Amino acid sequence: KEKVEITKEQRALVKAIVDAYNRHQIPQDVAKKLLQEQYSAEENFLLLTEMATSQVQVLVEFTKNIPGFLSLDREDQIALLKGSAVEAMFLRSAQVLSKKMPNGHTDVLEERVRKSGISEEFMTPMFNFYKSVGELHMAQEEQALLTAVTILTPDRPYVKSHQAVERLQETMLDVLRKLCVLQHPHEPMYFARLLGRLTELRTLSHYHAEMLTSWRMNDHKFTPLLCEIWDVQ
Ligand SMILES: Cc1cccc(C)c1Nc1c(-c2c(F)cccc2F)nc2cccc(C)n12
Repeated sequence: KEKVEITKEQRALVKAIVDAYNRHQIPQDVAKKLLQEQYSAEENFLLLTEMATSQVQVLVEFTKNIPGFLSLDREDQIALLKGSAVEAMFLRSAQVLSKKMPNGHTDVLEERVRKSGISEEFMTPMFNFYKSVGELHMAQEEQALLTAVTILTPDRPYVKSHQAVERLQETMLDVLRKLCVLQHPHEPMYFARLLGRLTELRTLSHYHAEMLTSWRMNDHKFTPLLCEIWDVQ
C-alpha cells in the first residue's frame, strides 16, 4: 500500500490556493440582488450578466494568487485566463448551485437561470454538470485546486511557453492527487472522477460560445469585461 505523504511545501501551496479561492467570493450586493429583484427574463439576464462579470473579476484575482502564475510570460497569463474563464466559471457556479446555500439562494439562482432566455439545449447539459459536481461533494481544497488545474491547462490557444505552464499544472495535479487519496481513502477512483469533470467542462465551453451567440442575436447587452474575456462585439 503506497504511503501518501504531503510535503511541507505542498501544504503551504494548498493553504495559499484555498485562501485565495475563499478570499475572492461573489460580492454580497450581487448575491442579495438575486433574492430581491423581480422575475422577468430581462431582469434575470441582467442579474446573471452582473454575476458573470463579478465572477470574471473574482477569477482574475484568484488566478493572480496561484503560486507561480505571475512568473509566467505576461501574454501567456492572458491566454490562460481567456482560455479557461468559462470552465473556471462553470466550476465556481457549480459550487454555488450545487451546495444548499443558506436562505434558499440556490433555488433562486437556479430559477433565474432557467428563466433567462437560455434555450433548453444548453440548459440540460448545464444542469447535468451542476448535478454531477454536486454529487462529488468536493472539499474546498479540491474545488480550489481543480480550478487552478483548469486555469493552468497548457494547450489553450496562443500559449507560447507550454512547458512552463505544464510544470505548474503538474505541481497542482500532484498535490490534488495526494489530497484525494488522503481524504477519500475508500474511493480509489475519486481523483479520476474529478479529472473527468474537466472533460465535461470542455464540452460546456462549446455550449457557452453558442449561448453567447444566441444572446447576441437576441440583442442582449454584455459588460465590457465579458466582451473582453470572450472576444465578443
Ligand atoms: C452567472 C451565471 C450563472 C449560471 C448560469 C448563467 C447562464 C450565468 N450567466 C452567464 C454566464 C455563465 C456563468 F457566468 C457561469 C456558468 C455558466 C454561464 F453560462 N456566462 C455569461 C455570459 C454573458 C452573460 C451571462 C448572463 N452569462
